[in-house]
Amino acid sequence: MKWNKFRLKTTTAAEDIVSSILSDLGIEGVEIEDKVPLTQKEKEQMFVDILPETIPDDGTAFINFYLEEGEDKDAVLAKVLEELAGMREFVDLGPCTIEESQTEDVDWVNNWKQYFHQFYVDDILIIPSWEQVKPEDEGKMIIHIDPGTAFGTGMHETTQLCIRQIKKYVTDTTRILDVGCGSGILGMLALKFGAAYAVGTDLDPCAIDATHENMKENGVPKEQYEVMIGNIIDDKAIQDQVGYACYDIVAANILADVLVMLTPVIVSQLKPGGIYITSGIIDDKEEVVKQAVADAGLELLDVTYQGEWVCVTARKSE
Ligand SMILES: C[S@@+](CC[C@H](N)C(=O)[O-])C[C@H]1O[C@@H](n2cnc3c(N)ncnc32)[C@H](O)[C@@H]1O
Repeated sequence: MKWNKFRLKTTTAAEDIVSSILSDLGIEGVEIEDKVPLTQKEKEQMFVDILPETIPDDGTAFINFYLEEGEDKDAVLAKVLEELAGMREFVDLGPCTIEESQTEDVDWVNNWKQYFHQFYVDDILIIPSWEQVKPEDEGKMIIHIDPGTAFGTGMHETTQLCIRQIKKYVTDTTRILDVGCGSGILGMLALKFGAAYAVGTDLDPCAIDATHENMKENGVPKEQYEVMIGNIIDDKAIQDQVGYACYDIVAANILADVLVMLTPVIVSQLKPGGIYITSGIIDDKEEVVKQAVADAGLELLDVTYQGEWVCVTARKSE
């Protein structure tokens, strides 16, 4: 299906007001284009560590909205312009010019799937849940993954670095905590490597749903893998729910800056002698995470690398 796309020029200060006018008129799913830098919180949530150089914010913003081809666009646009004109008497909304174009219907949520096909990480077959296992692979260690809109196909270097370290340290009595579980891939693989029990936490509700779906696909029972939503860094209720001094391994594949805040907290969740596996660390930030680990009194065990990414593994003293 084709859509009519409208690009409304306004100011960064008026973005919220214009979006809310459109929403009141029943126009949903607007896109905002501006040059306002991401906040630290936005960077953390988007798993962005190093941003490309951007041009300075000049105060200009564009609000894009879409109408289906069959909709009466003239009537909708007339209403939009009337509402904007009314509001402009009180607030500077910028030029409010509207450019029109046509666009194809693209399935943004599922489009990435064409780039995700089965692949190996060492001897582990990671396979999208919509692909078939080939007969010659049937005896292999296999994990079926559909991350949905969460992170964790297994293709990222940081996930692969964590997988290898988890495999190295897991035993058949291991209780593992995966902070930032995304698709649930690390906890589920830990169970496949023989771990006894896994807990995953994430801030993102999509990650919790994706992990539950992937558990079903992989036959992981709820009694073996518990998933919790919340921020263990500053939420005491989540810290209590996750439990103290009860994990043989804590894995955290998050950004370096988040690991710096997480590390002093997570020491309390680790058992004495427990292993802390961290990645999501771009090479420039290796020293920052090593320092956080040392400051928390953990002993550095391993530093491993893949591409420009780093994995730091440490141990809590007995
Ligand atoms: C890079 S993904 C890792 C996903 C998966 N564990 C993997 O290794 O592929 C990082 C995840 O951490 C989550 N996250 C970021 N900050 C967090 C925090 N403070 N507590 C829990 N999860 C967090 C994000 O929502 C995201 O799902």
